[in-house]
Amino acid sequence: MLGKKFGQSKKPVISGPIGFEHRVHTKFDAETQQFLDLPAQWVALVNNESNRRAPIVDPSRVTDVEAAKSKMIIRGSTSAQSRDVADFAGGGGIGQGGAGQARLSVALSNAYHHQQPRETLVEESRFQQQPPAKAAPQFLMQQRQLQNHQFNQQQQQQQQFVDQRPPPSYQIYQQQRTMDQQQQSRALSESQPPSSPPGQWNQPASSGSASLAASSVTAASVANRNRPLRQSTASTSDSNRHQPVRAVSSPAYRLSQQQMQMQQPHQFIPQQQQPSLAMDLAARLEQQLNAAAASAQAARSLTHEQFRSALERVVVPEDPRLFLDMQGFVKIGEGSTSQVLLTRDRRTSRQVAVKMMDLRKQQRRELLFNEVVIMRDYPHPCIVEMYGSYLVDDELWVLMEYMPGGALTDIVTNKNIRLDDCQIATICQPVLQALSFLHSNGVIHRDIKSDSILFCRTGHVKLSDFGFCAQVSPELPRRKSLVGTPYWMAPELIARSPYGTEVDVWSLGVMIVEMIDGEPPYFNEAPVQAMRRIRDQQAPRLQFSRPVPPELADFLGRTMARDPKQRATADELLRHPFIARFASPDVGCLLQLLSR
Ligand SMILES: Nc1ncnc2c1ncn2[C@@H]1O[C@H](COP(=O)(O)OP(=O)(O)OP(=O)(O)O)[C@@H](O)[C@H]1O
Repeated sequence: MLGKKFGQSKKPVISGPIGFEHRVHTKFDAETQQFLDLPAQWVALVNNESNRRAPIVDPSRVTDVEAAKSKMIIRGSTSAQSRDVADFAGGGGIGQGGAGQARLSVALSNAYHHQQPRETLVEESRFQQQPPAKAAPQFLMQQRQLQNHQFNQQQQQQQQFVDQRPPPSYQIYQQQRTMDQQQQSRALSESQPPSSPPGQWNQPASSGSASLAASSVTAASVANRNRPLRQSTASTSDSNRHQPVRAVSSPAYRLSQQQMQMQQPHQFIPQQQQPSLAMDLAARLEQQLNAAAASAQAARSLTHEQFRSALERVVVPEDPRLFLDMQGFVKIGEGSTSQVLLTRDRRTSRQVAVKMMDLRKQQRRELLFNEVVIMRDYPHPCIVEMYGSYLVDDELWVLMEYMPGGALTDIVTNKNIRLDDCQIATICQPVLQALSFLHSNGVIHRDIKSDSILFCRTGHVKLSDFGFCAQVSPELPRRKSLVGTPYWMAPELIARSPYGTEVDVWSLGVMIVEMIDGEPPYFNEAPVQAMRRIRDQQAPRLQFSRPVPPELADFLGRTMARDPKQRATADELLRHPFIARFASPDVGCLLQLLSR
């Protein structure tokens, strides 16, 4: 305009990019149908649906969301699958190993050591519908709307199923359970579990073995690394798959002073002074549940607000939005109960991973206590460090160490990468150290799989995802809940036998199979079928897509002994010749994995 005014018509000169740096070059391999050289955050998103294996919880112990009758919700599964997997739960688990135990959540039973088992069925409360969070960033709001829609659809599907179920009185519930058990025994009329010699690892059969066939990598299983239990939630992940990076670039988030003033003042209970506070609160919760069980009406009386205020007392009583860079959120992962975002803590300038869990969308909301307690109370160099947990509206936010190398799943499912013995041993060693530490403290992880192993920038690995932990103690030495991710579950857990820390060692064995073959045994089968095989057949034969040294074969045999008494402990495995010979102290061999 000025130019025109003064009779000049000079165009502005726009320079080319200055200081340009080509740091990321991604490709798509048409043959393998995979993206190559993606940054770790993108890998987590692009492969989200294909690489995630959703864990399940005992269907008898999910928190009722809409219908008090429902006992059959399985995380991320269709209702039909729910019913199938529910069969493994023996129709509810009540009365198995103590009725009280059966109704206790992990968090509750963490405080259960000195309690007597109850004989009363405790109906957990319904969630109460809450208004959407007020001060969330716009992209989170959009995601929530999408998720709410999908969640409601899922609930409707489940409701269609549960509507056919009888009313929730304890007697009728027991009758139903008996019927379910009869149906189950009819449906599972295959032969009883064979006895397998202790510690025997089945080497690959020459041909034709059923289990070998089951674990072979078929074209279908390669092309479609489906996670059947996540089918009903696939649409959420699908949308993510097509939008790999959700950087928040819009100025949508503006923390309203008004909204901040509306926040209720918290009861201050300094988190660091309360190592067992969550347990105490869990005990109180259990008391409430006991009291609630006194009458059928009261049994459903633990409201969302009551639960929220119990959780509020174990988290840090601050609003993390005041010190997190709310403009800089980038989604780096998604689990069946959470979204994980990367941002910066403005107080320390360090990057932090924020795991966000909606209280209203948990099947067993009591398990959220684990998310707060385990990483906080059991710090260890091989466990992802937690910086703090916060309640933000109706979400639990757990701030933790950012692990830029992503999950081991991203590596094992990459067909261009096959881990060698050194890499496998170097990954197993810190996982075993973490397990040894947890087990010595009576904590069972219950969801050991490649998804739970995260890489630091330095190549070190750490254990994460403690949402399914359970505590054992001299008073309560064994657990019975059906919790875990099907293909990784130990036979005794599926068989509903009382189990202990040995289940983690079995799952570690399955994770080693992932590292060798790219997927766990039976992965081309439906979860229920895989669970039957794990429960009823000898330890799965390994396809061994490459020759393995005798130390590794023996190591696997010690982890996947069907009899938990014959299974090695984490401590024993740390001293195993496979670790002694192959584990690299400087993790140099793992850095290669991250750079690919
Ligand atoms: N600290 C972290 N740093 C980097 N990425 C992370 C971190 N924590 C989690 N993630 C990513 O987010 C994903 C989901 O996290 P996580 O497994 O804890 O969620 P979840 O809801 O408990 O999952 P699951 O379905 O196994 O229960 C992980 O697989 C990983 O890719």
